[in-house]
Amino acid sequence: MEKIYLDYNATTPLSPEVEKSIITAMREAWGNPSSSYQPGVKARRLIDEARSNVAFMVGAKSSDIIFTSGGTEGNNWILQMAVKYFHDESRTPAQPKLGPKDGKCEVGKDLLPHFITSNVEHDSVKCVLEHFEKEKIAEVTYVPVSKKSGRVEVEDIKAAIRPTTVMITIMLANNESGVIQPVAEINEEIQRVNRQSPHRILLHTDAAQALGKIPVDVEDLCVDYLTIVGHKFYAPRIGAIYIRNPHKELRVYPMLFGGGQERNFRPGTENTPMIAGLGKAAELVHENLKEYSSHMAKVRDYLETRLAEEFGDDIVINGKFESSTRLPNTCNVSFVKEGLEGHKLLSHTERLQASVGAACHKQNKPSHILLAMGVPESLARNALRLSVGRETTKEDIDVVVSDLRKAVDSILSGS
Ligand SMILES: O=C(O)CC[SeH]
Repeated sequence: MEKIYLDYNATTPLSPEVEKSIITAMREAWGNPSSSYQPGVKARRLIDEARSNVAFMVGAKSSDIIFTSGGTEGNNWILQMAVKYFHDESRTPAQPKLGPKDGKCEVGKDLLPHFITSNVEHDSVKCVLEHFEKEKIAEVTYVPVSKKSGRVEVEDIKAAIRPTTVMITIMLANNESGVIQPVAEINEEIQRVNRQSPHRILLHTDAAQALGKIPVDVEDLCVDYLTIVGHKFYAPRIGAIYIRNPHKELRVYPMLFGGGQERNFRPGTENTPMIAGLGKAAELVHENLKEYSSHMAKVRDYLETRLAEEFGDDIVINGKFESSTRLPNTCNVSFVKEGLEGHKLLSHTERLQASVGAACHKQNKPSHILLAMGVPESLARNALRLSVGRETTKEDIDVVVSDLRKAVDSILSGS
C-alpha cells in the first residue's frame, strides 16, 4: 500500500521544477565555471542566477551569499568565523562590556570568546559549541527555553551577555516542535547593546527549518549571518550562508583553501547542477511562499483536529503555546497511555512514514528538545513528530489518523 510521508522536517523531495533545472545544468552547463569558453560561461551564468534567487529569498544582496555543502558546513563555518573574529578584535580587559556583574574582564586571564545559544539547537550548532568548550576554544551559555512558550526570552539572552560575548546564535524555528524563536526581537535588542559598546556581538540564526515555510528576511531579523539548507525546501542537498557585506563589513575567514572559487571565501570547483537546483527552489519559495505556508497550515491544523477527534485526552500536542507560534507544517504529538513509545507506534503503522524527533537523533531516547521544553519524560518517549509538506492532502491525513488508531489498538491489545 502507498506510504504517506509526514517527515518533511527531516528532508524534502526535489520539486519537479528543481529536478528539471538540475538535469538541464548537468547536460548543458557541465563546464568548469572558471573556464572562459561556452560550457564554462553557461555554468557561471547559472551560478550567478542561482545566487541572485537565493539572495531574493532571504532579502539579501547576491554578494552576501556564499554556497556551501549544506547546513552542517554552514553552521560550523559561521561559528568558527566568530572565534577568529574575537581574536582578531584582540578583545582586552580594558574595554569592559555589559556583564553579569561589574562588567569587567579578569585582567591577565586569557580571554576566550563567549557564545550565547539556546538549549534546543540542532546538533550542527550544539555539537560545535560543545566541541569549543571541550577544547577550550570558547565558553558557552545555553539559555533554556521558557517552559511556558518553548521560546528563549530576550531578557534571559541579555542577562547572559559577558564582556567576552562574541556571538548569539539562536535557530529561527525548531525542527521538532516547530516553535518559532524570537530572533528579530533578540537581535533588535542586541543591536542597541552593540551601539553602546566597543565590541560587536555577532548575530546568527540557523534558518534551516524556517525557509520555505515562513518569511525569512535578513533585515527584519537583523542578523549578521544566516544558514540556508536546501533539502528542507525541496532543493538538493546543498546549502549557502548569508554574511552581511562580506569583507566590507564582516571579515570572512575561510575554512577551506584552494582555487579561488566563491571569491576565495569557500574554494572548490562549484557544484553547478546542485547550485542551479538550490536557486530554482529559492525562486519557487520567493514566488509561492504564501500559498505553500497557507496550504501546510490548513493540513497541519486538520491533522490536529482529526487527532483530537480520534484520541481526545489520550494525546497531547507538544509545542503549542498561547505565547508563541509554530511553523505551519509541524505537529509534535505525544500519546499519553503507557507502552505507546513513538518508535513502537511507527513500527506498528502500515502507511505512515514519520519520526519521533530529529532524524539525526537516536530514535529510542526521549528528545532533549522536548525535555528542554518541559515535556515530561513519559510523554517525550511517546512523541511523534509529524511534519506535512506542500503536497500533503486531507485525504492523506485521514489515512494517517486511521493508521495510528490501528497501531495504538494493536499495541494496547498486545497483538
Ligand atoms: O530531522 C531533523 O529534524 C533534522 C535532520 Se538534518
